Amino acid sequence: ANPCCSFPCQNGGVCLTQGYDNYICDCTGTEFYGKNCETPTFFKRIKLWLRPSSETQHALLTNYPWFWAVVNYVPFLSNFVMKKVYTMRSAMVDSPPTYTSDHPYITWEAAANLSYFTRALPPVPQDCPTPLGVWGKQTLPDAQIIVNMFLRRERFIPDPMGSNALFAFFAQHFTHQFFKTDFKRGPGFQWGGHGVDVSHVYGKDKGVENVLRSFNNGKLRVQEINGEEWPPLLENADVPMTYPPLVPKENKFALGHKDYGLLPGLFMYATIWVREHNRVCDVLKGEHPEWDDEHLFQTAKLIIIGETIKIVIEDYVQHLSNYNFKLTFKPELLFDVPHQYQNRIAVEFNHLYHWHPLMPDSFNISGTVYTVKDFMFRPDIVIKHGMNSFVEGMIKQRAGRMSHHNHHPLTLHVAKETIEHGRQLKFQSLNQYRKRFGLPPIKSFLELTGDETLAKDLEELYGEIDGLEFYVGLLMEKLRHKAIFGSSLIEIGGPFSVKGLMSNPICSPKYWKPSTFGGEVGFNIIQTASLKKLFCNNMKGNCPSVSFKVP
Ligand code: HEM
Ligand SMILES: CC(=O)ONC(=O)c1ccccc1O
Repeated sequence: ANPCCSFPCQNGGVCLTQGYDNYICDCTGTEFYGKNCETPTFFKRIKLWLRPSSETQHALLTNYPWFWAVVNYVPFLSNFVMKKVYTMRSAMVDSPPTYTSDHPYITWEAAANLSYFTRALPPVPQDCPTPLGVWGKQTLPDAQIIVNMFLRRERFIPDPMGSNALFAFFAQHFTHQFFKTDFKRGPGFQWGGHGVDVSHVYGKDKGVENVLRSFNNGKLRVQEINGEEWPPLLENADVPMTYPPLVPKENKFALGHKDYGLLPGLFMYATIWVREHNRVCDVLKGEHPEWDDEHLFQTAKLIIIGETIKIVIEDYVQHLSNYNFKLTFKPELLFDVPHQYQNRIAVEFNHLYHWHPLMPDSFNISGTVYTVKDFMFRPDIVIKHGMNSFVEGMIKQRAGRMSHHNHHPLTLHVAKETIEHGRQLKFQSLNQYRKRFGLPPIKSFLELTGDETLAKDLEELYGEIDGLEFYVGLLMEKLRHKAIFGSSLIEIGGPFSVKGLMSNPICSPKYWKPSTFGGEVGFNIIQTASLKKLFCNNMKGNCPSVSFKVP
């Protein structure tokens, strides 16, 4: 069989077959040498000895609050640590991208064909003894059995970190601007823009954007209902939207993303961002009465991108990382290091972000209880209760603990699909991904789960820990202390997330300056943006205590 099936080359070495029975490892640039790139150079040995393990780093960052209070307070220290977070996380992501799901070797396709998701690890070669190369069983266990045995929630277990539904819907709303699988072509293909392009607010292309725009003072179209501003109805704004046939026309809204009619949580964020865009236009118009609609629109859009990245880093990632270290959005920290301002979305990032277990079984909005089923395609729930009450309900509703999907057949179906897509795309094992992202391989199913019964069941199905597949491994891993996820999900998600945020063009030296955003006023909107202001600047009356944690 193909001698590269056992992935003999360590530490990022590239396996090249030499005839049918031999291989060589290309250790170029790995700072390792030897047949399998297993021996560190002298300097690498020192660096490895000095660097604390990932577990230690996480423990340091989530403890010692007084230490971090000082670091957060002293700009020189805070900037030093933040620059480390940017550079260490970004260094884990290949840029330009190297692999597609169709080629376990570097191709021009991987660099130039944007319709592919990229791959952090090449697919397992077709001609290998087992699906994961040489480890595990000849056939992987039936995905539906995995879902029934491990992913179905017996009872609701809240996220131990107190995450709420506002957090869960933020994750879904934010990530669906760049997780856009082109299912018609297959799970390895996508139709998105590979980054924070706010296409979920403005539409997937110019055609949709021109329908959503009012062409008046830079603003997006809105309609007034019950004294509040909402997106226009689909019958008045013809954009591609996915609604099942029975949805009444007064419940079909025209949004930037065709699937955002699916849940009121998505509709809430879609509405808030439209309101924020129009608010920014008013501010810009005040600063620049001389500007036309196009100038106001384009500059407001850049400010919305900036606000998005600011809120994702300083509110959203801050919450999910649970760091005591205060994360900051400071593109200038990267101006003196080599940094590629380009990003390509990896399909592993997509799979890793299937956080359906966060969804609770029901939502309580001002005393009315809605199940997930009640919530489907019901944007009118937000309008009926009003934005304030709906947001209040999202803040108070606990999100689910990861790995326990709610009963909803649709999310369980999605979990099965994700497992099957990982197999179709020949994902390597969880342990191969852990090594790829600087984590030690897990040695046993008990170490993975921290639970004897789970470990035994998984061992029976998968045979050996090196034969455990990516998505199932991510979900079955015990949560890290004081964290929402297991170490694999955090340490693999982190690099994709930080690279995706900091490689945005607005972070590059030629963009990141006041004039790009209409002057100090616009630049300041980005630099003072927060989740709380996003909501409270766009709601009438008393603003709820906005947070990603239940009160
Ligand atoms: C009850 C709420 C939800 C329902 C009913 C739902 C349903 C779905 C469906 C039907 C798909 C398409 C999957 C396929 O066709 O294979 C999907 C994809 C996905 N969902 Fe959810 N979802 C929910 C909440 C969430 C949340 C809270 C997240 C958090 C991040 C999330 C993340 C994703 C991701 C990343 C994808 C892949 C998107 C793509 O690649 O096109 N979902 N979901
Ligand atoms: C500092 C840092 O990397 O935080 N990010 C993460 O851990 C992270 C993990 C998974 C998904 C999204 C993320 O943003």
